[in-house]
Amino acid sequence: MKIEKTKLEGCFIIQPQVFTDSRGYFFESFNQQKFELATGANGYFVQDNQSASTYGVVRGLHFQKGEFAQAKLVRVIEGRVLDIAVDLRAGSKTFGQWVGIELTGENNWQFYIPRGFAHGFSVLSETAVFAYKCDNEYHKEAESGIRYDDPTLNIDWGIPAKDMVISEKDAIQPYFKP
Ligand SMILES: Cc1cn([C@H]2C[C@H](O)[C@@H](COP(=O)(O)OP(=O)(O)O[C@H]3O[C@H](C)C(=O)[C@H](O)[C@H]3O)O2)c(=O)[nH]c1=O
Repeated sequence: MKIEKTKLEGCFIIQPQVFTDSRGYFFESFNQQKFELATGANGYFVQDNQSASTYGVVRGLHFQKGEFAQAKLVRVIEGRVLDIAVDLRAGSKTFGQWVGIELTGENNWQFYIPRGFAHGFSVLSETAVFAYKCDNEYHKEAESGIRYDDPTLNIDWGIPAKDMVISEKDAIQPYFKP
């Protein structure tokens, strides 16, 4: 497993060791002890999620508020996505900054996003299957978000606006409050 820091403290790119042979491949998609040793982060997750999307879908930017905030360990099982994390941690020197990581079913990279971030992704391939672990359960009442096209954040989703497929919920998210 290789760990790469990002410009947002606490956000890590994780490159698993992939074993290939004439049958195909194998890799440990999660190992709590190795994860905690490599990142220093809490490796206790309580919920796994999976979603499938077609090209142009943008899901996000989402987060859960307060005590229900979630850290996420995200990966792509099939396809290609541009995964975005936005630093919303009060007092963070990178508050309001974002980072985008291309996750694919080929590179098998994972992206760890601590609590205090908004998260979203855009689908760059025809289809994509996205899977992630959360360290806090879903609490609909604590859901919040930021407009994917917020002019202050000015996120480059890697796809033209004309191609974007947005949920009704995401189309009416509030603007970022610096
Ligand atoms: C997140 C979630 C949703 N749901 C239900 C609620 C809706 O009836 C349905 C679809 O939910 P939503 O449209 O919020 O799904 P996404 O747009 O993929 O939301 C996710 O997208 C971004 C990328 C995230 O990081 C969050 O984990 C999450 O907000 O699943 C549940 O039952 N449990 C859950 O944990």
